[in-house]
Amino acid sequence: MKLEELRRQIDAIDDKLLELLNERIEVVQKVGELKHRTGGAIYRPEREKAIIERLVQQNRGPLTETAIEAIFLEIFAVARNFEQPQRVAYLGPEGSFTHQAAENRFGAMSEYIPLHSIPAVFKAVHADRARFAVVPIENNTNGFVGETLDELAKTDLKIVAELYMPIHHSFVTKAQHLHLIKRIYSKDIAFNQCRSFLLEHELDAVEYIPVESTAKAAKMAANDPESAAICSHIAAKLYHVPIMFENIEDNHKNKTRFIILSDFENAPSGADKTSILAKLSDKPGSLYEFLQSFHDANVNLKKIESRPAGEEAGFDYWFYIDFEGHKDEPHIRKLFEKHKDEIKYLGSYVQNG
Ligand SMILES: C=C(O[C@@H]1C=C(C(=O)O)C=C[C@H]1O)C(=O)O
Repeated sequence: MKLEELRRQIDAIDDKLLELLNERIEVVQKVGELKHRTGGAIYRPEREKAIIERLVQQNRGPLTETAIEAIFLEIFAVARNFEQPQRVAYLGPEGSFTHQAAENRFGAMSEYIPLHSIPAVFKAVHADRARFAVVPIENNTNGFVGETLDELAKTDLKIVAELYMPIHHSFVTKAQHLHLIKRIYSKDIAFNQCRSFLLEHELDAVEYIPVESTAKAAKMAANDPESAAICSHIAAKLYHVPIMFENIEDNHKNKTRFIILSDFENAPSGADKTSILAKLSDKPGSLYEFLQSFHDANVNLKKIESRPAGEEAGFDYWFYIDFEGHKDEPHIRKLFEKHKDEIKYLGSYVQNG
């Protein structure tokens, strides 16, 4: 078959897709009106998960599960903007890994507000300048992000979704050859994460200039042809700096977990995770006793991290805990009832990792 004929077939299919997508959006708009009247939340991750699961089940191929997920996540993100424009605050600057995570969930049509600090991102949602906050919470090489945990202790917002994203670094430069590079810009932890690459390419003798973010590093390298930057590929694209090497991190399994916060609570999806802060008193056995209740209720703990409470907190120290289940499931509800003076509930959301 000739190319023109194949392309005619594609055009005809696209016409049908467009019609169907418009039809879908019209129904979504009706859902939006309904939610408006009843005060329901626009973003419903558990419903989106159920749709993807159903489609993957009945899929005959050649589309893969990843392809279906990529296509439909973008459709959902666009759809939500037809219910109500979505404004998303994230830890910037533009081109940061958090930006990449936010775009993954809120797509190309949402409005994004890059902010310079984690407290500023929370504040934007508290002050109604954005409906959603996207911040990193932990990295498998560097551990928990202390500032995010501190904000969680103070906020009324709830975690409504989580996502794990592989963190790949690129080596970007406007220089023609490696030996012309005199300086490398990046964030301090990114230099650490790419140590073997820098040694192998004899870049250990050039000057390392730490800057606040890998996105800023890309911007600096864009204006300095004798330099390079270690940054994300989204930052390289944003500041038009050519990529010389990709995936230069020592640990290719480098992953960051991001959380999305908002002012509503999710309904159960059947495979949820719940996050809490446990404020425990400074006496022997208090953590032991607390965890014993989880064991007795047959609840699977996923993560626990201790954190010193601030001076003004009024208790001694606390633990951040993730476990399997949703707050509205009876056995979890009972746990919450038993420990209501010790638990600050942070959110139940679809488990992604
Ligand atoms: C349409 C809805 O709102 C949003 C958009 C969805 C969609 O496009 O299918 C699904 C869930 C929500 O995030 C809904 O809640 O059903």
